[in-house]
Amino acid sequence: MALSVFIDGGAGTTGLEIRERLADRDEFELLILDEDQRKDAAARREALNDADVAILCLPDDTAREAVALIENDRTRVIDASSAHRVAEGWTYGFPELIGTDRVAHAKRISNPGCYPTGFLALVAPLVRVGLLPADWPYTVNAVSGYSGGGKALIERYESGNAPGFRAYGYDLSHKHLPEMKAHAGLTHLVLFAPAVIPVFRGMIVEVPLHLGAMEMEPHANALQEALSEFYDSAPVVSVIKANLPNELIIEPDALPNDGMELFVFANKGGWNTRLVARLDNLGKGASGAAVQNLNLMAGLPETTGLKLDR
Ligand SMILES: NC(=O)C1=CN([C@@H]2O[C@H](COP(=O)(O)OP(=O)(O)OC[C@H]3O[C@@H](n4cnc5c(N)ncnc54)[C@H](OP(=O)(O)O)[C@@H]3O)[C@@H](O)[C@H]2O)C=CC1
Ligand SMILES: CC(=O)N[C@@H](CCC(=O)OP(=O)(O)O)C(=O)O
Repeated sequence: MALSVFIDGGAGTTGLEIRERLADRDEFELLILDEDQRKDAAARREALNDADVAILCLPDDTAREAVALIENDRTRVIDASSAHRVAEGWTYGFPELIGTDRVAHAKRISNPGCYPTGFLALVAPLVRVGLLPADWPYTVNAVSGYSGGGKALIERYESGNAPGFRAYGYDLSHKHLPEMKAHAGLTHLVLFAPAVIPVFRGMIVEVPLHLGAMEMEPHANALQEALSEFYDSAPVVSVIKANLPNELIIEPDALPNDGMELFVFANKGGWNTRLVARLDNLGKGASGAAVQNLNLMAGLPETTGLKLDR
């Protein structure tokens, strides 16, 4: 029997892409609220309680409110917002890092943020095996397509006044910091320098490292080997080992379709490295990740229906 899925916030950027990915899937029956009901609390309460799985694609406060509207023990939740990413009782929906089984059996899943997806994919496995120190002061440089900021940022960029390059986060308190620290097992918050470029989708997340300054002095080759081994059987994450490019481009044709590519660039001696993740903020960074988790919850292969024609 098909699982019923309600996407709360289904008219937003992340929600629409999830709907698109699920449109031809007969394993799922989508519950959709009409335009005049989609913000109506009573209609949402009913849909949230009717659904086998509710996917929340909402602002943080509204996502918390949605969870409170669920009054039964059956409805399982995938929350795409940042409301529950370090919250007690929630499973962090990053199957490659926590194991597909934990996602498959979870009742409350919090989807990773798009930037943390790139950062954690690079750093968490290396800290875990002791190749990178947990107490290092990590820096994260990143650029994102403007759809990463949802409808409001899309409107700003598509109104004809798009800034060419927009660096932000200068209050040094971006909402993704606790999530990066917690799920990489770090001692300190990272220094995060995000920016937006005038393309719709896609992102590059980079962690530059002076390996030679670390007490344990890991070699860049060892980092690449460890990442490669870690993701060996992961169908969504690839470690690029051969023919490393000298430039990375963000445009639809160059993006891994709902997957994520990891690179370990190094200087000749292997003591300076730039760990880099390239992904689609709306693919593995949000909607694709939600569908990957939904597949696992439904007992299906995690990659079913992930490909999206752009
Ligand atoms: N965009 C991205 O790349 C990523 C987004 N996320 C997270 O996913 C969540 C959704 O983001 P995104 O899709 O970008 O945001 P959008 O702003 O594009 O969409 C949010 C949707 O929620 C709707 N909404 C707001 N308030 C209510 C309410 N009270 N009841 C019902 N619906 C409501 C909005 O309605 P209306 O259409 O009327 O404005 C809109 O359709 C956010 O928490 C975001 O942080 C996570 C990772 C990446
Ligand atoms: C470009 C842009 O504005 N990006 C968003 C993050 C998008 C995302 O990952 O959403 P979550 O916050 O739910 O994780 C930002 O920096 O706030």
